[in-house]
Amino acid sequence: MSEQEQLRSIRERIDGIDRELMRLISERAGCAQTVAQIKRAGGSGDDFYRPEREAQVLRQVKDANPGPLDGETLARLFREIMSACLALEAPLKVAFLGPEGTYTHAAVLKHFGQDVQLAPMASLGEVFRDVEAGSCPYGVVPIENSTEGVVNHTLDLFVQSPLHVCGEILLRIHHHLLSRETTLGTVRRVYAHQQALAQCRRWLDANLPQAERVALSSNAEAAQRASQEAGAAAIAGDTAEALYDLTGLKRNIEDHPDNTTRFLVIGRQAVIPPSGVDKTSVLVSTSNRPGALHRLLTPLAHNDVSMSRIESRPSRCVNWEYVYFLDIEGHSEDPKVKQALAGLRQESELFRILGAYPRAVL
Ligand SMILES: O=C(O)C(=O)C[C@]1(C(=O)O)C=C[C@@H](O)C=C1
Repeated sequence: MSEQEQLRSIRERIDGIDRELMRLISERAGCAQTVAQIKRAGGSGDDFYRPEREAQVLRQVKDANPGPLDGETLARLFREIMSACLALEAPLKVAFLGPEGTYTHAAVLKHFGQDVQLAPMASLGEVFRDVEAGSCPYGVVPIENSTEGVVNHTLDLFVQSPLHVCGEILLRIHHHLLSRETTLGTVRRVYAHQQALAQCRRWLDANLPQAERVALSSNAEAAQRASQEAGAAAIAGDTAEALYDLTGLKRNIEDHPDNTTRFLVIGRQAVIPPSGVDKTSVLVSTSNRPGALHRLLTPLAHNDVSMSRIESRPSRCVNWEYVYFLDIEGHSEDPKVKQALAGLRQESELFRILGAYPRAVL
């Protein structure tokens, strides 16, 4: 068989598979419409998003993946199918720290898929307020970066807010040097968010030592400036590159190749039902006495519950008193976790379960 004949034959097979995929995806979308009718009849209101079910679907895809595509890639395709199915049930609007083109925007799309409705906000405080007021059922905020550490402003907002954590998103952060210029030699100024400047410090020292570094409130704003100014470049990611039509002068300039940011999905729903692989976040405070923190954490050890993170912040009520943010493995309804939380509650002055939610799948 000639090359042309071989290609024609395999493409006929691909066409047949595509028709079958189309039929199956449409059948799946029909099921989602039925799910919506059931939820509506059951009084679910208009919030049809189910984080625990989405995590289970994506985990099943990864576990059952027959190859040759890798599990992550296949799960991303199913992520988009579910996003389209949910949009058919009811559109989902998500508030996030804008403008469009930021890493938080990329995190929203990674977690909710392309069919989500975007509500970019000017500040973290506005994201919280918008979700509290019910304008958006969910919001996405950055919480920590593997190189730069915790986002204190987000933690402080949690202390004052009645909102809960409904999910987490892990995003590998790749920073690119974007510009209208075509060579590094003509770049005189670099715009970026202060965290991005810090995460690329070594690369900038080595490759653009003379260029002025200017911190702006977001990488997207930096990209916008670089698109308008001769001799300027921005540090930003793929989403901004596409949005502002800039050229990647140099890609992946982050000093640490595994640079990852963790984001939280915030919402008004107190506890998400268990998905099977979950985390629980708690806010606690204790008196400033010797051994207080040790006593506080003892119930976790006694119940064999792992803590994956602890952060402290000044309480802002009494000098030198602190509130602690704990992330623990497991769901607040798991018997072991439930018991550990009961012990923790007894030892703490302030105790709030911020949320129990599925561990990030993608
Ligand atoms: O199972 C549901 O509750 C659905 O609404 C269906 C579905 C899906 O497409 O699989 C869609 C949206 C939900 O967030 C979870 C899952």
